[in-house]
Amino acid sequence: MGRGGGTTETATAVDPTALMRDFLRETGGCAVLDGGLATELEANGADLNDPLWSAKCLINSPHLIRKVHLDYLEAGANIIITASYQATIQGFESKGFSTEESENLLRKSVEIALEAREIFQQTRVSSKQHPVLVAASIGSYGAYLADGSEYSGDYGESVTLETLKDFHRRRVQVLAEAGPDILAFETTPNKLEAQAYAEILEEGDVKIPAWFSFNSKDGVNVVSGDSLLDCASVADACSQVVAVGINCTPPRFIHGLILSLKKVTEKPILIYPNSGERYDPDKKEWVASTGVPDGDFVSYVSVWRQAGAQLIGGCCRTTPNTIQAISRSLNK
Ligand SMILES: C[S+](C)CC[C@H](N)C(=O)O
Ligand SMILES: N[C@@H](CCS)C(=O)O
Ligand SMILES: [Zn+2]
Repeated sequence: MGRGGGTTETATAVDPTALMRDFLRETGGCAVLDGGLATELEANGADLNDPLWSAKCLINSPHLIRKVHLDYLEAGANIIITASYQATIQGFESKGFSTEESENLLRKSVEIALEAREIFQQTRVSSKQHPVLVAASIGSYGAYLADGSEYSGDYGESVTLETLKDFHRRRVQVLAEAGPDILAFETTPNKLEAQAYAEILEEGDVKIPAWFSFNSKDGVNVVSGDSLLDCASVADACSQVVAVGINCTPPRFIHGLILSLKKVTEKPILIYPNSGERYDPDKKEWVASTGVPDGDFVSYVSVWRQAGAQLIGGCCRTTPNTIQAISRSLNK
């Protein structure tokens, strides 16, 4: 797998927890995740005002995706998350791609991240060990809807557990087989979707581990209003899930949410908050006024670490500067 220090490949095949356990041992107990991918693509000139959002760059500008992955690796990230958050077979098909072409675009998201890791490891001058995992992003059904409903988690009554399983199953399979180390089910807005993910993993066709990460806008529940404790319990009960956490949530809520997670799981906790700004789904823009500057964001890091988070990074509107500051604050 070329993670740059791992000895765990054989163990991982039989024990899903081995990958995360050995990775965290190699990183000294705490690892650095990357920052916002889509928003950093925008900072590099990409126009994401499209139903595919960041997945549009898989079609038009894969070089930008590779650049942003490399920028995060240079900033100190131990985990890079692929550009597949809003990449779905259904979304690509509605743009006129065939099923085969759509599946190839999913694979491409993983290939770009693997390539970035390869470049980083070959050109790295420091001899200090720096393990790197590639996590394949799986955004929610709400992300595919492209109306910001991953921040409401309200899909209406016609969307059932089976709808969500049927929506995600093939996508998850294709991404898992493209060679990432782990699947990142992220910005998960409700319990039903977490159950769908767990049931897909339990069907047995997906051979790699996963993390489940939820988002909150009140610091107590996930965005739909479902109990975070219930959602995290679904993750905890699924043996393929090797870390549970919170992403794309304002930094000020994170400490309390870590304490809640610890009530229901002993699995490693990951947190990668956004900048604290609000997303306007109609304009596909961030409302800037309430944002937390990089410096303030990073001042929370030691508190999150002390509270028990073992994987710390950033989500939307965080940058390589944020990640470098997180990395320094964790003495990397
Ligand atoms: C995490 S949100 C900012 C992703 C974008 C959203 N699904 C949209 O398409 O507007
Ligand atoms: N991994 C995605 C998450 C969006 S909430 C990104 O950083 O663009
Ligand atoms: Zn985000």
